[in-house]
Amino acid sequence: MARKFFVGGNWKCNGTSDEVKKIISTLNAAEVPSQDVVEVVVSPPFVFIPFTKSSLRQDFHVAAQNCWVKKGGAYTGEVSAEMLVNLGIPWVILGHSERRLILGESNEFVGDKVAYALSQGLKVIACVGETLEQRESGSTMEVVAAQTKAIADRVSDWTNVVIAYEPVWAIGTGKVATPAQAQEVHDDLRKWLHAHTSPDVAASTRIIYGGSVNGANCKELAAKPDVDGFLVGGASLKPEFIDIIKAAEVKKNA
Ligand SMILES: O=C(CO)COP(=O)(O)O
Repeated sequence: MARKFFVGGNWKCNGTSDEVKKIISTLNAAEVPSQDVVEVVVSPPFVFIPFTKSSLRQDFHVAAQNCWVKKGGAYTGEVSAEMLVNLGIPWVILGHSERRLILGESNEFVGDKVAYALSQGLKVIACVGETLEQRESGSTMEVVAAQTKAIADRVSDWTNVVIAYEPVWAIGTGKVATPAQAQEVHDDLRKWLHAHTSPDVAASTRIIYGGSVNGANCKELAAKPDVDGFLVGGASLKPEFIDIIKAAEVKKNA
């Protein structure tokens, strides 16, 4: 089954209203491959979501960077999945390593969040990835499998899930995984899905790469058979995000 190329821009905790306006006007003016070729999602901080949704071109979609693990209520500072649905926000990023490592979100907590968000009708970009220490000790796949298992234990329909493989050592460091390193983990993840979910889920679920992706390295990464797109941090705040979206053409011509 063909997996449509997917490019997400994770703005993280960045931006002023003027900067957000500027990014959106650059995106709106860009010539990019059609929606049949690439699915584009941008993920602003919560406070900029309504503005982004109302001013962003219609062929790009909006993702939140997080949501609460269950129905909203007395959870100060949280934003619920229902609220995102209410605003017409289709996507949410869950389990980003910055939340796992800085805010202490466990595999199980992330799995619960993914299941709840899906149950409310959101589509989920679920992030997994190992630290440098884990890679150097040879446990990359063990770590990534445990993170994915916590999701698979709670989710049976993977239609609305995109997995983002984001090695922690590559995030914001300028130290991108080589295309071979990314391909190896994506292939292992797909094999894991084949064995633990179903051959269909393994074949159809998009596995995107994140970690120091930029306009210069995206094409080589995109050329790898199991790299189905990108989750981009720093470069998604810059005009080169458009070049990264255009890397979808590599796949089309593959
Ligand atoms: O964490 C990331 C996207 O979610 C990647 O960040 P950078 O592209 O800044 O390395």
